[in-house]
Amino acid sequence: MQLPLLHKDLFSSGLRKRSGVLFYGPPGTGKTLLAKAVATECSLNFLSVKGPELINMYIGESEKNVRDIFQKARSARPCVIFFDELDSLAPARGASGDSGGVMDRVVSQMLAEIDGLNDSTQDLFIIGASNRPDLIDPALLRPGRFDKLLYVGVNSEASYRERVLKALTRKFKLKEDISLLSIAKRCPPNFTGADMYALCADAWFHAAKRKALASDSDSTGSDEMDVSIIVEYEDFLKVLGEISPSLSMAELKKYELLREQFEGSSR
Ligand SMILES: Nc1ncnc2c1ncn2[C@@H]1O[C@H](COP(=O)(O)OP(=O)(O)OP(=O)(O)O)[C@@H](O)[C@H]1O
Repeated sequence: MQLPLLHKDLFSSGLRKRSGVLFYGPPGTGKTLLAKAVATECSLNFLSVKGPELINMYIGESEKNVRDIFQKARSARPCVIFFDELDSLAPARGASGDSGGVMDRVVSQMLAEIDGLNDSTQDLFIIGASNRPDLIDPALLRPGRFDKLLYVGVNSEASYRERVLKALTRKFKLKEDISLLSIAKRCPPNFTGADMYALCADAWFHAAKRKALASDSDSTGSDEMDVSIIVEYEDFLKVLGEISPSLSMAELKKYELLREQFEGSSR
């Protein structure tokens, strides 16, 4: 995305001018976060749409919604349209089982709009996200459409988890001696980014509760109350003992198999 933006002159010629990216993998691994980060990094407006939001029971409305979203994006250029849950918006044609063929028409409309982008400007991009890329209409994954597939999964390396914890707790007041690395090492291997977020939020809440209880039982009668909440190692330990990963090891394995299937098909 960055190259055509920086070198418009170079990229205005040539055969295929663009490709869309599809982030796929288990839920809660940061696909949406990554899409937003790409938009911010490239200074692009970010237009996010969840697949099911565009589907409407009235005839012709769903296709119109698709047209409208591309129109909105064109007037917000430079822009990236982020299609979350792309599989529910563009399931393989003929397989969706809806009697009126709404989904088939939505897929056709999507294809027409995406192909239309190739003939127009350089500064409109598409990113999709899906937990089930195997359900997406294959025509959408062809060259010039969502043809770059990127697996966003779970990284259980402690040093990686430490960096995620650092980012998620950057606004916290942590006790000086706290070791985020040792918390990272205690996270279950199937902990997703969203689980790490829940861990940090709950640890903070635990610390806040401790502070509130301590101030309730403070009988010194002092008006000067220290309101700062300091999150300690034990707060994290307590939460780690209580929460369970949102994804089972078996589910994670299924996603890894899906990854092998897609990477093996040389996309
Ligand atoms: N790698 C990460 N680093 C920091 N936070 C993360 C990471 N991954 C996920 N999170 C946290 O989890 C939340 C949910 O992530 P996000 O919505 O991006 O996941 P997703 O893969 O798009 O999930 P879904 O498939 O359910 O839409 C984020 O808002 C963020 O707080």
